[in-house]
Amino acid sequence: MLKILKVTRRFGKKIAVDGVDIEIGDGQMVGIIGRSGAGKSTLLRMINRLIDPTEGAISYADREVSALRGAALRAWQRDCAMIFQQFNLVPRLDVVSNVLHGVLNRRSTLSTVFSLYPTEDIHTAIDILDRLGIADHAAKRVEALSGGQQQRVAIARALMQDPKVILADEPIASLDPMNAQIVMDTLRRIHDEDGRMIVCNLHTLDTARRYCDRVVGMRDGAIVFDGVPDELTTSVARQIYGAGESFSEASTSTSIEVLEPIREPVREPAYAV
Ligand SMILES: Nc1ncnc2c1ncn2[C@@H]1O[C@H](COP(=O)(O)OP(=O)(O)OP(=O)(O)O)[C@@H](O)[C@H]1O
Repeated sequence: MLKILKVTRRFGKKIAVDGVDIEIGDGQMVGIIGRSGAGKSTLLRMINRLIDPTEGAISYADREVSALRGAALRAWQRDCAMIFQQFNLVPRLDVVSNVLHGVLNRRSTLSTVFSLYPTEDIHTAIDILDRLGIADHAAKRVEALSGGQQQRVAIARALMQDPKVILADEPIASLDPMNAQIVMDTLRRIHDEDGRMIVCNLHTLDTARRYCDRVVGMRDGAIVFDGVPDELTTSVARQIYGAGESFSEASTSTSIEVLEPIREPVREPAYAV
């Protein structure tokens, strides 16, 4: 169980996250929605401890992660992997090396500087790439891949950490609808098959409804909605987005809904190869 207790984060006078109280059970897939600047990224970054709360506490499995330091903090950041909109990979390095970066802070500095990864880790990385349908690209430089493929490499790097929690900050915001679907299908499959908790910031309602069991709406740093996708009606969406009668769901759509479901395992669409 992840517990976020009265968490506030200020940047100077700006309150980015305002007294957020939320509990997320193990194995849930939660989507966080809200307009730009609502505080979604700040909340995720505090969970992973990329930044610290100004007030409040965050705990996981009854341990206060917001108080961890040193090796204990690094252990939490291994358990709580993060995926970003811009992938945060090393473009000139090959795919496998990028995935192996997921175990960087488990290995000695010397062995990582000289890329001395144990064979076991290399096999694990290839197996994960295979699971995500991109093992054929293992030896390529990351910069040669499409955005959707790069995001799957980032997911593979996260899985390399064998995390209990995966935090995804707008993972499909830079992708076209086809690649957005592949990436969201991948995250959902990881959730279903591995039972990992996934908390995903999304700027599109249709994606949150389609992929998440629970949707949390943020506005001005606070939680203004917390429910199942069916409760996320257009009028609720208007409140979350602070929009008037002219609010159109199409403006927050990725068009994933109109695509055919992709059968398992997730493979490349022909044009992206
Ligand atoms: N490092 C920072 N310094 C100053 N202000 C910040 C910083 N990070 C975030 N903010 C401010 O905090 C508020 C919340 O930002 P945040 O990025 O969490 O929102 P968001 O909902 O994730 O939006 P987006 O979808 O655009 O990323 C914004 O007003 C933002 O300008």
